[in-house]
Amino acid sequence: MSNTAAKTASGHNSTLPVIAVTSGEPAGVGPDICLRLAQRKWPARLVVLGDRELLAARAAMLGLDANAIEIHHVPLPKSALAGRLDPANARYVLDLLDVALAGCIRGEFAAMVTAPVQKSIINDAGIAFSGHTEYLAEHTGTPRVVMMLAGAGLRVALATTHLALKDVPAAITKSELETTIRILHADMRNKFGIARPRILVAGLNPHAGEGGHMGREEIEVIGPVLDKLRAEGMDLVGPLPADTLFTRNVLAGSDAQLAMYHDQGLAVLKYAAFDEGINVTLGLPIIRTSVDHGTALDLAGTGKASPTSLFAAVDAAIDMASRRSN
Ligand SMILES: NC(=O)c1ccc[n+]([C@@H]2O[C@H](COP(=O)([O-])OP(=O)(O)OC[C@H]3O[C@@H](n4cnc5c(N)ncnc54)[C@H](O)[C@@H]3O)[C@@H](O)[C@H]2O)c1
Ligand SMILES: N[C@H](C(=O)O)[C@H](O)COP(=O)(O)O
Repeated sequence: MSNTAAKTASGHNSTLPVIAVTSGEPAGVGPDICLRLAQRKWPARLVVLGDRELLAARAAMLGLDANAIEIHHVPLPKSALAGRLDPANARYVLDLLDVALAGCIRGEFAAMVTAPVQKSIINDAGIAFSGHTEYLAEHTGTPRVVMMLAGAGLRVALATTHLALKDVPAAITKSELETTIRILHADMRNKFGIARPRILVAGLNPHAGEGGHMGREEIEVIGPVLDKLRAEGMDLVGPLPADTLFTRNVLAGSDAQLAMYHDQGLAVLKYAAFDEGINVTLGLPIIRTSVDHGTALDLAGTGKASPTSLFAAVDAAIDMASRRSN
């Protein structure tokens, strides 16, 4: 099966891209929001990866019909209860990713879209895991990828992702930062169709280091990398004080914003766009998008979880897949 050629014998439209949607942590809201994909007509064939009984049980709780979505059955080792994490099901969450990734690499899926996982329970089960981003990089043999969340007109990429705040300064080296900006720049063109992206780059320290009086990373690391890449023709602005980078006047005309660490950028993005935000992994050989929220264990099975971020992530994956196939 090609990523646009479904089995016509089973009634699928053979010209639509096939998108894998992993339903994520079984105790979280992932199954709930995946069931809600049936609310919309999509210009794609969506295949939800998950345990058939789990999805049927969650659908019953929510008054929905699990038969309204296409399910690729991946078995749970143990039945899952909404809101109740169980390390016995941690491997299942990774199985979903492995099936989706293998399908993308074989060309059966045009893209994968991920519902949220609970990083802590995977680690509690004895499997080192810091996020989809890092997992997919490792499992595709990609040395460096970039996490970017987008919504409300912002595209916020991160120079560092899931690591302790105390480890951030050492992780921002000239070579890592240069690679990050190159990936961001290339994928703004390839995945978003922006010919000459203008990228704002945040400093690390308050007031971008205040001329070296509040930290020297801007002078010793960030500034020289920007100068080098500007000399190649990239449109880069910074290092800018992060507290005002996201004000309207500074943002005007920019295509993406690079934050130095997770919460420097994502607090702003989630404030501005929590209902519509998406997460994209740049630099991967496959297309992967995701929701901008977590497992929301408090909402699983209640019907209160909004599916709109998942809808936006699916829309974005379909767009990127169509750009790639053109
Ligand atoms: N893409 C992902 O896999 C992803 C993304 C973010 C967080 N996480 C993980 O999720 C777990 C819980 O994280 P958290 O508590 O920091 O964030 P969270 O996003 O799960 O919850 C934060 C708040 O937002 C609400 N919320 C979340 N999703 C919602 C939705 N769809 N509709 C309405 N309200 C929603 C929750 O009820 C909660 O009040 C952690 O393990 C974290 O690592 C995973
Ligand atoms: N940093 C993301 C966020 O806050 O939304 C989230 O943890 C998901 O990351 P992965 O896509 O790497 O799982």
